[in-house]
Amino acid sequence: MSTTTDAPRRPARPLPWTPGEVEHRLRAIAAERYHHRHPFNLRMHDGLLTREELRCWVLNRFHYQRHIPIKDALILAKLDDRDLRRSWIRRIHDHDGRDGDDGEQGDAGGIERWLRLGEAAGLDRMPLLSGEGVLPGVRFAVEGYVNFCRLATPLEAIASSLTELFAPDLMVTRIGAWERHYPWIEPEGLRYFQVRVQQGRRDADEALALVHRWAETRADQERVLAAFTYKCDVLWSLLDAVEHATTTGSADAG
Ligand SMILES: O=C(O)c1cc(C(=O)O)c2c(n1)C(=O)C(=O)c1cc(C(=O)O)[nH]c1-2
Repeated sequence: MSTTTDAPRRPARPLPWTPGEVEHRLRAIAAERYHHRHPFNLRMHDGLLTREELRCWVLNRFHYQRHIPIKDALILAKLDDRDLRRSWIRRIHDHDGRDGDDGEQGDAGGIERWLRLGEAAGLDRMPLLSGEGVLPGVRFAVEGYVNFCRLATPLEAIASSLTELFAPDLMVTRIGAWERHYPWIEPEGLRYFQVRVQQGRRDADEALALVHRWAETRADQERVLAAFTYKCDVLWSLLDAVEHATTTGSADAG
């Protein structure tokens, strides 16, 4: 009779993926779920939106825009490293704007640029600022994203911003489509996207480097992918609400 007892073996923990494998997986998720594939965006790029439909998008997307600095402030409060906070706070300034120092010119910020985009598309800033007419589905999606960043770990909250890896290319497509198909929008309105392309690339690179540094285990990496998937779904749901409202005539913009 054997005197040794075989201790139950724990299943071997899967090895972490390499950074390249994590990125490959992010790209695979985006290829299926990022909102560049959403029917509303496809209609926009093909020049098939009416003025009312485009205005509906501008008004509803403003609800997302104005909450970005709020979610970044929630992320900022989770960062216990001074250098990281110094870097992350830039995102709030990018949207809220900043005063110029010593005679240098300040920056009106992305929220102001979005309000000008609204004006270029024939929407007064007051309806945008009032929040009236924002669709319930858009409110839910944006609230979901803000609350996700409020409650998640810093790694997950930062991972959820990684959709910005894909936003700059989409904005370049959008700028071209708007110039081609919607010449009634004053060109100044495109400024939001023109500025955001560079900012988005820089922000995505920063977030990706942090994710690679912090996601040390396979379990961490899976949480990164889940956070990223969730964020894709936020953006998709926002457009679902806009698409539904525009195709059923329940939109109320301008
Ligand atoms: O127009 C777009 O398609 C688009 C997408 C995204 C994105 O993928 O999250 C952002 C933006 N725009 C954007 O303008 C922006 O400021 C922004 C911030 C963030 C974020 O999660 O921190 N995403 C995005």
